[in-house]
Amino acid sequence: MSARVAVVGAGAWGTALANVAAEASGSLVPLIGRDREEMTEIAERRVNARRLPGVRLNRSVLPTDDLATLVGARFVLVVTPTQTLRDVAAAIRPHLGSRAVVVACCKGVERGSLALPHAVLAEALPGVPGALLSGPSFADDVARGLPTAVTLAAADEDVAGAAATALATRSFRPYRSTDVAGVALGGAAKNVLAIAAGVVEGAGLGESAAAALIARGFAELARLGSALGARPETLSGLSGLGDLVLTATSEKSRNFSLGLALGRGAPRPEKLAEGAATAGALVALARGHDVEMPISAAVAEVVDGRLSVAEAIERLLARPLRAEA
Ligand SMILES: NC(=O)C1=CN([C@@H]2O[C@H](COP(=O)(O)OP(=O)(O)OC[C@H]3O[C@@H](n4cnc5c(N)ncnc54)[C@H](O)[C@@H]3O)[C@@H](O)[C@H]2O)C=CC1
Ligand SMILES: O=C(CO)COP(=O)(O)O
Repeated sequence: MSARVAVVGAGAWGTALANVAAEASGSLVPLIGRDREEMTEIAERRVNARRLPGVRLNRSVLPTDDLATLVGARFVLVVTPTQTLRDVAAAIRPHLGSRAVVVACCKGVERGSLALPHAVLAEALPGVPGALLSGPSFADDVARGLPTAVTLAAADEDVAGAAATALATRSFRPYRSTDVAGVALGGAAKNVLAIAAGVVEGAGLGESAAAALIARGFAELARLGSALGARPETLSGLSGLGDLVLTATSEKSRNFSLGLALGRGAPRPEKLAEGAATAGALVALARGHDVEMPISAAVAEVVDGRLSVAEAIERLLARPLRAEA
């Protein structure tokens, strides 16, 4: 029997989503990783000890390194870093059935092309319906069954609705949307802004500065969103402001934690922080639309080592006074 949902990418988020999909569908969910040894170990121990420790896999999750197990799946979730999405899309292409919908679950902007995840999917998988899952959702919270609401976006509302239904459980609530660009932008930008929020905390700039960072960060996200034709209610919804508030205020966020280390002058954590790879691409995308993103630009320069944290703070505080909106 073919699976209704398959997950490609066995990191923290892929593992959590495989558990969700298994609970939602009650049927087999292949969880496909690229390292055979690691996937064998996960299959034997029923836990992804490296990426999502302490969380038992649902009995219907099938850990494997075999991409062919996704054949026939209606919804294929791609849960790898944004910078790998194009390659992974190409790798799954031969295995996709005629009714397959590919759901990108990453948050970022592709370097070089400056494409958001839905645009990468459209280019890499022409003719295959694409969708995007984003929103405030720590893998660990979701895996523990804590209440979570996310956005599932697709150009076709029926596709978004069907994918949302396929993943909904009592505690995991996907809201559907057709504003794919707005949802994609919110997820990408909030990771960059979360790094800035971590810097504010790490450098000891205080709670007032932390609130100002979220508000002014959201203002630059909204400026670019408007230029890209995103709906304001998407930007202030789960995948925009919702996810920004989560990741800009919690040390559980890997992006915030990177900022915290930079602000303290401590070594960078080794975990994935999508905002670091995305910052420069986000700013270049904004520049192409004549949109200024001063906070994101400072993050891009700090993570690339071109600007010190002290210089970044100095530069932002020296900006000319202007109208708030
Ligand atoms: N962890 C979380 O709480 C959440 C993460 N996300 C997003 O999900 C995406 C993945 O993040 P995580 O799973 O947390 O990261 P992770 O670092 O735990 O896992 C990433 C996984 O991708 C795999 N991978 C990397 N390059 C690959 C390639 N070329 N081909 C196949 N697999 C490859 C790695 O082996 C690893 O298993 C990111 O875009 C992140 O922003 C979204 C919501 C929540
Ligand atoms: O996207 C996330 C929560 O919505 C996870 O954030 P981090 O990638 O910063 O850990």
